[in-house]
Amino acid sequence: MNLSGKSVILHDMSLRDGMHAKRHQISIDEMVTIAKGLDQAGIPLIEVTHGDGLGGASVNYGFPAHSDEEYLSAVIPQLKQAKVSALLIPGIATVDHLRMAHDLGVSTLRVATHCTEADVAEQHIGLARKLNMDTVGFLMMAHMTSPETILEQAKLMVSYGANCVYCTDSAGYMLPTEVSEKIGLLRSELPSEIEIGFHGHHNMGMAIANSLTAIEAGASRIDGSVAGLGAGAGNTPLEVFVAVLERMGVKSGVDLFSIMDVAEDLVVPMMDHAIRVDRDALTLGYAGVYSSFLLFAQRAEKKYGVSARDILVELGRRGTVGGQEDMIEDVALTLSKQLSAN
Ligand SMILES: C[C@H](O)CC(=O)C(=O)O
Ligand SMILES: [Mn+2]
Repeated sequence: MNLSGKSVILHDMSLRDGMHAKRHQISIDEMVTIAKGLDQAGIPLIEVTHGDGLGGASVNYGFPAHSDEEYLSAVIPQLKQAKVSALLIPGIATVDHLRMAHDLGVSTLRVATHCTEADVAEQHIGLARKLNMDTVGFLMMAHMTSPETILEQAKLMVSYGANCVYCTDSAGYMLPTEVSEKIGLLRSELPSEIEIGFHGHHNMGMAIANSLTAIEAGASRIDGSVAGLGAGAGNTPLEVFVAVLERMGVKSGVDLFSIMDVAEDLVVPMMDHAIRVDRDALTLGYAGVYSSFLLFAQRAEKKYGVSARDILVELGRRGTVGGQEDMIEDVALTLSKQLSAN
């Protein structure tokens, strides 16, 4: 693969996707310290909110240590060059959340929907565009549908006003051929001024390879997390990715040793558990399950005495998607009844 001479925008997920791995309990102090470290290292874009985006604080998704307003207003004024993005899932967040984020200085809004439900994003994408924000459509669980459907859904997001569309491997299920087909089709069919992004999870150990493949196929924005802090086995580990990009001659503008230090000195010490491809995280990828279901399944394992792996396999078989967190207990209860009947 020859990527020499290409440029890429790296988008940090540690303080948003990483919230899943921390049960949304990152302190303000940790947020600000890590964000400042990322800023100094040259990361151009940092996402900050509850793991499930603006307005995620709820019984279904989990209550965070602080509100989105508190995190955003603590982080944004401290940054010298980096801009801040917020994720928004229509139905969880309202237009009032969007306006609040914009008023606090969020410059990029990423409107996330299931990969076949882009039509629910019209209002939020339209408003973000009207507010002159960098407006991104984020198609989640993209392994669950064909390249043609991803393209059709991306076109809808572009028609609402998105200037960038993401193919999101929420389950860490994809292999490079699939990434290449999906990103390649988006790149060849969408207008050249529309950027393409890729968001990977490392559940099958493929996040670096998939992110490189995405660049080769035409993506210009790549998401990742320092030390991989993110749901499941985490996101594309940024310090590793920066080193690989440097070896391949791809420009990211990020200083390798500084980002390594952020990973090692700031992020690893605040992890609640090692973010790695362990048995349960691997099952997410293998079975095609939404990465943020991991800790829910592990809690259900403790409560119902059914293995998290069995729960995740069944969730994959049923084709569950983000927003169906309530199904996790339901599946655990069913499996535990089956166990005691045998
Ligand atoms: C709300 C999800 O965590 C968004 C995301 O990061 C993904 O689908 O992956
Ligand atoms: Mn994610």
